Amino acid sequence: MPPFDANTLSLVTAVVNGFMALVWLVMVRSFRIAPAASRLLSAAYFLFIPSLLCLQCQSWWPSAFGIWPQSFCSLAGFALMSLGVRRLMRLRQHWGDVAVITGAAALLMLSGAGAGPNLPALVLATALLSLLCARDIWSGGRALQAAWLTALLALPFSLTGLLLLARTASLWWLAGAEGFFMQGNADRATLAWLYLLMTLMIALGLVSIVVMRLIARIHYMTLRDPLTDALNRRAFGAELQTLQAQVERGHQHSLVMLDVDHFKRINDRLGHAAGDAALLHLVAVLQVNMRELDRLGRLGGEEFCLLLPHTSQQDASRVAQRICEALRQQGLLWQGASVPLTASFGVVACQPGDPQGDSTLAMADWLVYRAKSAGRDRICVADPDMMLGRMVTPA
Ligand SMILES: Nc1nc2c(ncn2[C@@H]2O[C@H](COP(=O)(O)OP(=O)(O)OP(=O)(O)O)[C@@H](O)[C@H]2O)c(=O)[nH]1
Repeated sequence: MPPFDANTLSLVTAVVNGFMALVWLVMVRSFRIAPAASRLLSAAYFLFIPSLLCLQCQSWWPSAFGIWPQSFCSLAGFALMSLGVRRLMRLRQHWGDVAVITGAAALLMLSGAGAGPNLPALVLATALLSLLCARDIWSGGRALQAAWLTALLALPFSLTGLLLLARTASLWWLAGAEGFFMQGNADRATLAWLYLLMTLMIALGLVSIVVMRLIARIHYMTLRDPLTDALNRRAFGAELQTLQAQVERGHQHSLVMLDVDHFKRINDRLGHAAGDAALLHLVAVLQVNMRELDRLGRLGGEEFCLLLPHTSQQDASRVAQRICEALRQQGLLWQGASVPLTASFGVVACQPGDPQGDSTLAMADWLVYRAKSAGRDRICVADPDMMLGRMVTPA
């Protein structure tokens, strides 16, 4: 028996599938990475194993079963893999198309009942399911990484789909094609090689998608405040620097800094959880009053800053007034009671000749301090002529 006949290669592919089933199981159990997708993919890989060990297994069960069990395992495995990939790519979890393809294939397979399952129907269904996976990776991956990388990740599924489409055609139109995944003649060995190669490429592609998701998540976390999801100080500084560079080219941008009034009292009287809820409430109010292109940063404790691109200081002052009034009207709801929540604001236009934005931030900080000193719950707007703050107290 030659060392790499179709049976040996199928066995190797089955081992690879077994290994991948365990890898996805570990992802769920130990790391809790993409648990729903990992569960589906693990189940899919487990189902592929009997479909690859068909010759060996067939001797274990009554001959009346023929190759039915492995055919259905293969079909179910591909269906679960399609759903798993969709989940992994965070696409809307509709399953109608997968159910239609799988159901139609199952019916067609049964139509060949006398002579065993209708193999072309099975291979066509797996081809279509592979192409669905490629499409899902393409549409879900573009948000995560560059188009060429997404295309590379979708490639194994596209190739598998095309290979299986070609195989369907050969099964339908060429004679003597039964027993596709087994037996050891040269053609079948070539197919088994291709199948092993595709299995390895798909496994590598799927693991790469998880790794990329993790990298994207870590990158996101390095830029965000974990409690409120606002930009952290470093990320906010980078955004501010970009706008400061534009100020040098004549653009007009503004900044609204705010600090919650008597925040310590909320913490002391109602507890730290209430303090956290107050910060989340504040961010919710801010987000309602922000535009899509505005940026919100948490500079520390209960101090936040809004970057308002292409906004004059006067318009920024109106935004601050809107937020100040909204906060006053919507206190924090905590354990059924309304807790008053106000803030003091500083409004300033981004200053030229300040590439890092340090002077602009220092000015805003000083304006907030002035608003606090003047009694809190008010807005202090920079006055460029007097280099002083002009106090605004919304009615
Ligand atoms: N719950 C909660 N508290 C925080 C967080 N970050 C900072 N703090 C608390 O916020 C409080 C801020 O208190 P202060 O700086 O005295 O300010 P304040 O009480 O708002 O007083 P004024 O600013 O003068 O109105 C401190 O007690 C911090 O421990 C947080 O993420 N969650």
